[in-house]
Amino acid sequence: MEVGMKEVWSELAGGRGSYHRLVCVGVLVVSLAVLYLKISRRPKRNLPPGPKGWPLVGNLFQVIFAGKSFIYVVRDLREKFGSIFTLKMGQKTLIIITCPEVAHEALIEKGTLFANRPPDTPTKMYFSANKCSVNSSEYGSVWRTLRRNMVSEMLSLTRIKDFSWIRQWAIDRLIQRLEDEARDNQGSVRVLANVRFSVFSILLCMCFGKKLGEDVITHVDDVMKDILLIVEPQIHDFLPILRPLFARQWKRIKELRRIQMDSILPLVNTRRAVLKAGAHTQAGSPDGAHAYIDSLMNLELPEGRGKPTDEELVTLCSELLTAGTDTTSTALEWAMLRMVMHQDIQETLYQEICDVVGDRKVEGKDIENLPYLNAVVKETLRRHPPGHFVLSHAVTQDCKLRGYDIPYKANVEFYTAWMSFDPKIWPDPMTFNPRRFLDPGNEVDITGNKQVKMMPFGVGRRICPALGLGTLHINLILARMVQEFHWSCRDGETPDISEKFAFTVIMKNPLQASIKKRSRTLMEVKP
Ligand code: HEM
Repeated sequence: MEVGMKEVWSELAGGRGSYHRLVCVGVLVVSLAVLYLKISRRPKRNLPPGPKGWPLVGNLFQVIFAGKSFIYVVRDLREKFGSIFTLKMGQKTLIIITCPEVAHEALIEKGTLFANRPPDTPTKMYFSANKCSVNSSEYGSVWRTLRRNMVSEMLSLTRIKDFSWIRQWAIDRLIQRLEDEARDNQGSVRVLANVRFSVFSILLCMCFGKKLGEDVITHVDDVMKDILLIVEPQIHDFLPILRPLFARQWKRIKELRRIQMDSILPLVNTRRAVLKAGAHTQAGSPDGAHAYIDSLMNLELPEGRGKPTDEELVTLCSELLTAGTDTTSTALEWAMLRMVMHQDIQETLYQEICDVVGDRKVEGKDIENLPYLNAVVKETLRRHPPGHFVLSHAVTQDCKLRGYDIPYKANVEFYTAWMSFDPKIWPDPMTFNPRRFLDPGNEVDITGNKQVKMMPFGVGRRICPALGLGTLHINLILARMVQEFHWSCRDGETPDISEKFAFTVIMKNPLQASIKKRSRTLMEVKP
């Protein structure tokens, strides 16, 4: 969450005449006074403790001027306020939960109460076609219908198997891209850019059931990246009275939505035409594969909403791309950094792959027989969780947690990174050690049903529905990259482990590594 003040000052001080400025300041003062009267008449609630804030704006400016990302502000506040505290961000109340026991109580023991999502910002509302997506919809019948459809049509074991040809095609292309890039750059490759492209290709092709060209994939990916930036919260999302000052931003938001519609709707319409002509049922047809979009086009939404509109279809396809790309590729970049830093771990992993898989390419079905690989992936998700928070939660009605009031409409935020670094749960937590997952008695239930120890996918009713697919992608891509190449630091470089907050927590300096093709010749896997 990055909230900028620059825009406010530039609007107030901008060259649009002193009359306009006077009116703006007048509106601001009157609105603040009205707001203050409203707030001061509300009955007092017993919220969790938190840093003292200013009247009306609460802790908003303390966060903005802290000079660091929101995740680091929260990390520091946790030291002072512990497992549950409150931040007042303008008109929004944020309840922040930082310890596994309280997270378990909220998300598992009181799971239905805490399964809601808070009201969205106007920008998010616009891109989500009024909350018509699994991740944004409120806990209720629309969410249930959309989530059930996503799980059965995309994420069930059968569907994951059906899509294996897409994974094989995209990962083969990734290996080729890495080889080409290394040839042109003295053996060096960019990890995140290449892996990200591969993961995005898999998800986009799963949506539309066919291999798409590199130009189409790149274009849609670029649009989605722009959208991620524009939906970041802005100061007027916390102080809505400032909204009129940002009227010009709406032009850009609407323009971007139009570009998104123009890039994804043609793919929807092409598939519509294929279904209408029955081309997908003809034997040997390139359009014969299953596609997520087919299920969405035929879905009956509850509450008499009928089938999804074009706007809603574009939102529903986009959510899959946004939710699955950065999370998976960030984890892979951190995993590769660890391969480069710890040659012994890379060698053990390579040996396991040789022993179990032999001379053919690793496939999805091999993953369950590669325990060390699984341990490396779990340790990566523990030590470098792609998100330091899960998505914002809310309660379905006013309730209590640990004796405190949790108001309906407050954002309930789970700061999950700390849980993976807690020395009471994880001995020597900052050391990267996959073996901790192999020691008997150290099994970790990543769904957190019995006990929360780490929650990279969230826990409870809103747990990531793609936990299985996401971990399969990380395991498979990592295994193939280690099977095909030996990875090391570029000459004279020491790996830099610093992180930075983007949509996920990524490497501050994107990893560039040296690769060398392994000498074993791999056999083609028969489709
Ligand atoms: C390593 C990969 C991934 C990680 C670490 C991850 C993590 C998460 C997290 C932390 C949440 C929020 C849980 C909460 O709010 O409590 C989430 C939700 C979600 N994820 Fe994932 N995810 C990954 C991959 C994917 C993929 C590949 C897809 C789609 C194919 C996906 C689709 C979703 C959806 C739709 C939700 C919203 C669930 C709901 O609100 O009911 N994720 N994910």
